[in-house]
Parts: sequence; structure tokens; C-alpha cells
Amino acid sequence: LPLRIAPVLSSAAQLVERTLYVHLHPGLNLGSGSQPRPVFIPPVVDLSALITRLYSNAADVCGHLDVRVLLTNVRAQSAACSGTTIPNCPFPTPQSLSHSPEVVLTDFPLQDPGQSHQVTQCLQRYTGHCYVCSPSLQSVLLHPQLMRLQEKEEGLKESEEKAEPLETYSDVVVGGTFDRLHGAHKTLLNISCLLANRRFLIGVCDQAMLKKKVLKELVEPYSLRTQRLQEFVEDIKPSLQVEIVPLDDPYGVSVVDPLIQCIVVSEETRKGGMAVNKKRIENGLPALILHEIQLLKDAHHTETEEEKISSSSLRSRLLGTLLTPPEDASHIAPLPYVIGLTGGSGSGKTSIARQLEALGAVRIDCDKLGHEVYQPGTAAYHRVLEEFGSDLLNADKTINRRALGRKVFGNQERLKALTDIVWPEIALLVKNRISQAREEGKQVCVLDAAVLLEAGWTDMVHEVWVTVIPEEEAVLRITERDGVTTEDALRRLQSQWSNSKQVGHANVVLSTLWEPEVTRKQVLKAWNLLQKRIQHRQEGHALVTTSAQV
Ligand SMILES: CC(=O)SCCNC(=O)CCNC(=O)[C@H](O)C(C)(C)COP(=O)(O)OP(=O)(O)OC[C@H]1O[C@@H](n2cnc3c(N)ncnc32)[C@H](O)[C@@H]1OP(=O)(O)O
Repeated sequence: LPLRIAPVLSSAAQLVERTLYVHLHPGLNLGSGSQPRPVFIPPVVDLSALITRLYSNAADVCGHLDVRVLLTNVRAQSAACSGTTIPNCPFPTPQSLSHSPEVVLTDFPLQDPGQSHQVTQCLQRYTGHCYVCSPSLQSVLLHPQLMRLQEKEEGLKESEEKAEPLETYSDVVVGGTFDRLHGAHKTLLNISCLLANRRFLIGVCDQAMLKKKVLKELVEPYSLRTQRLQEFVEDIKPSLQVEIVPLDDPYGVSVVDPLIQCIVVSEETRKGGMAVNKKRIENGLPALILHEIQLLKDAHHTETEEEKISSSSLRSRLLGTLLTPPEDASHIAPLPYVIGLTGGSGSGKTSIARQLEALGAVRIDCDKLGHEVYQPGTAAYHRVLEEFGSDLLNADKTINRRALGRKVFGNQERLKALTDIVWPEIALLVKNRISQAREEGKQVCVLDAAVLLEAGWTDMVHEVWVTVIPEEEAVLRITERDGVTTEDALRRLQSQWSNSKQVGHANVVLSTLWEPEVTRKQVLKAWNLLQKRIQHRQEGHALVTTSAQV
């Protein structure tokens, strides 16, 4: 079986778009003429290895599919299950899955082609017996390309070994962030479900535990992560009592619940498991069995990513891609296509804007336009002096912006008084630059604007792109670049929206946290995808114009 997994998954991936449920039935015979019935499979060590292999192969060959290994029929017939009598059949009534199967696939090898109809009918009936399926359920025979020689060798080796039973427990616990549920999470969850007979507790990292995460702004909301977990576990083992609890520290419920017997860890979280046991003993509770699972390798990881399958790699792959589709911008001219590039102070906006400029965009530097409105003699110049006092003047009668900054950053009211004066003036200059770009036949403008969202300028742009870096890094960069104190840098950052709030309004997110080469690749990816979107829009527009003419 292990060698058949990858070929079966790749041929299944050609037919399946979203969810691929895996139902295990070793030795299922669909060609005997009699209707096969589902049976219980005992929990053995090999099964947990098979599950690991399945998710690992799925990540390699069909990463776009949501694979779920179903365990309803896995149970030792003799296992006591909270006092209830175990039925003879694992499916006394068909199980309802969160996505009703529309097609059932098998790699059952036909003895002769004439058998095909009988086998597909038999499989359809078998599936309907186990799961609630779509009324139009179809059954399809797969013809995976198997590696026959190796398979024979493996078969020989395996037949010599005896199936080793797997120790199971009434109550099992795991903890994690479970962001963008991937193969490694699913392996952890599946094996935990295999080990648990009665209750499965899942501690899910909440706010306080996310502070140190890479690209924490892109971590899915707690409610979405728990909803996905609940759905997954209910699908794979509906008989379990699932309890999902927030984790505000590394221990959570695992150090206070007396009934838990086992904690499932990986090589990386083994130390955490040991720390849990230390606390449990301090709390007068018995230590937990540490069941360690293997970390899945990510065959597609890049040089800068971790070797294991990880949510941070998945988050970093989102950088530069379209996270949410742009809102309708029919109130502004379709060209030039305007990108509003924003992000906290020191987040590297300007360097990204320059790279976009090198790729062909017209860069509009709003900080610089902002400085232009302070020119002596302008309306804004007089109003600012009226509002903030003439002690702001340099010897040459220009406004001392640094001194003005000290008056407004960290004081929302004063900052608002300033921006009420200057934003409308800057907006006029911006609109002029966009019109000029249009006249010159330019395709894309990048509006490099520090506080685009705070100013409500989203109606001037087609898309919002946000750059993020952790606050500590931003403070370091600002103090170094602008020669201001840490306190001034923090005050400036606190005058702006938080990274998370900005990301909430972003169509595309970028980060300059890593080496310049990584940023360059991200920007290029974002630019290439943008070109496709613009082309797509133009084609759509042409189509509408054509049909209107017809
Ligand atoms: C809608 C827009 O984004 S327009 C562009 C931003 N400009 C404004 O909002 C106008 C009000 N601000 C100003 O006039 C100036 O920033 C001043 C006078 C307060 C300070 O001037 P300077 O000392 O020359 O600083 P400078 O203009 O270079 O801005 C320094 C940082 O302050 C931040 N900043 C600028 N304006 C604001 C603001 N209104 N709120 C919060 N932070 C701001 C910027 O993020 C910038 O850092 P970054 O380049 O790393 O992004």
C-alpha cells in the first residue's frame, strides 16, 4: 500500500477539485460478485506510518487538495468505548461528511475489462452504505502508474513483519496555532484521533501566543482556525468528544485536566511536552504519555523557507499575491491603474515603490508632495503657522518639519489639526500627477502614501498594497535612518494604524523583513500578477464594449 499512495493520489488529483476523503479498507474485493461490507480495522503502528506517508505524499503530489483520512472504521473490536456496546459494523447508519462525496474513486485492479460495470456498481453501493453521498454519486476506476518492482520487494518485506498494535488512550491533547491547516497539522490531528478513544482536546494559540510569529498579521482569525479544526475532526472521527480551547500560555488545559492521558508532540514540540509534564507533576497530576510524530518535509520549500511543512512558509508564500479581490473602482478612470502602497513607518514602502518604478510604474511620493505644501507663500503654509505658531519657522522662513513632527506625533488631536490642513492639498497634487500619467499613456501609478488608509484615500486607488515588518524592527530602522530617539519612533508608529488593521484592508501584502533579494522576488511576483489582472480587466472591458456595440 505505501508505494501505491503517491500514484493513486496523483491520478485522483486529476478528477478532484477540493476535498479528497480517504477511506481505508485493506483487501477490499469488489470483483467477487458478492457485495462487500465495511469492517473494523485495528489501530496498528503501521497505520499511523501510513497516515503520515499519505499526508506527506499529498503535500508533494496534490498540494491543492484538502485530503482527510477517515477513521470511523478504525477501532479494536475489543476496545471499551465509554461503556457503549460496539456495533458489528462501523457504519450502523451512513456517516454525514461536511462535503458530500460526488464521486468515489478506487484503484481496485480489474481481472478483465468486462468486470468494470459490476465493480463500479458494487463500489457505489459500498460507499452509500458508509457515507451520505450526493444522489448522483459516480464511481470511477483509477489506473495509477505503479512502480511494480519496488512494490514486490516491499510486499515481501512487509509480509514477514507482524502488525504491531498501537497503544490507545481515553483522553488525548494537542496544542498549536493551526493556521492554514496543512498536511503536518492533519497528520498530527489524524494520529491524535487514532490514539484517542473518548475525548480529544485541542489547545489553539490565541492573541498572546501569536506575538512572536512570523507574519502574524496574516494568521487566520481564531474563529476560522477553530471552525476548520472542528469540521476536520468531526469528519475523520465523529465518535470523539472534541473540545477546542484557547491557549493563552504554552500549557493551557494540559496541566490542569486530570483525565488526559497522552499528549501528541513533534520533534520540535517534544520539549514543550516535557515542560507540560513538569507542571503536571507540580500540580499533583500524573505525567502524560508523550507520543511523538515525525515532522513532514516540504518538498517545495525555497532556500529561505524551513525544510518542514510550516504555516510560516505558507504565509510567506502569500506575500505579493492577491489576498482579496479589489473593490469596484468604476468611479475612477481605468487607466492608469493606481496602486495605493502604504505601511507603517520604516516598513520599506519607499524601497518597494522604487522597485515598482524600475519595473515601469510611475511613482508618486506623497511624503515629498506633503513637503511641497509647506512652501512659503502657499495657503497651507499660512494656516499651519496660524495653527501651530511661528516658533516653527527656520531662519530662512521655511517650516521646521522635524519640530512640527514633535508637536503632532503622539498627539492625535494636534495631528488631526495638521492633516485637516494638508491632506486636501496633497490629494490635489496627487490627482494632478495621476492625470499627467494618463496623458503620457502610463499603465500603472504607485501612490507611496504612509497613511493612505488613515486618510481614507482608498477611493483614489484601484488596489491597496500594504508593507509590514514587526514593530521592533521598524523602531530600529527609524532610529537609524532618521536619527530620532526610540520614544519618538514609537510615538510615530503609534500615530499610525497597526499592521493588523492595515492588513485587514489590503489586497496585497508585502514584507521587507528578509534579504533584499527576497523582497525583489516578492515585488516581481506582485508585479507579474498585477500585469495579468490589468490585462484580464482590459479584455473584460473590451468584451463589454464589443457586446454593447453588437
Ligand atoms: C495620506 C498620506 O499618506 S500623505 C503622506 C504623509 N503625509 C502626511 O500625512 C502629512 C502630515 N505629515 C507631515 O507633514 C510630515 O510628516 C511632518 C511635518 C509631520 C514631519 O515631517 P518630516 O520630519 O519631514 O517627516 P516625513 O514627512 O519624512 O515623515 C516621517 C514619517 O512620519 C510618518 N508620517 C507622515 N505623516 C504622518 C501622519 N499623518 N500620521 C502618522 N505618521 C505620519 C511617515 O510614515 C514617515 O515615515 P516613512 O517615510 O517611514 O513612512
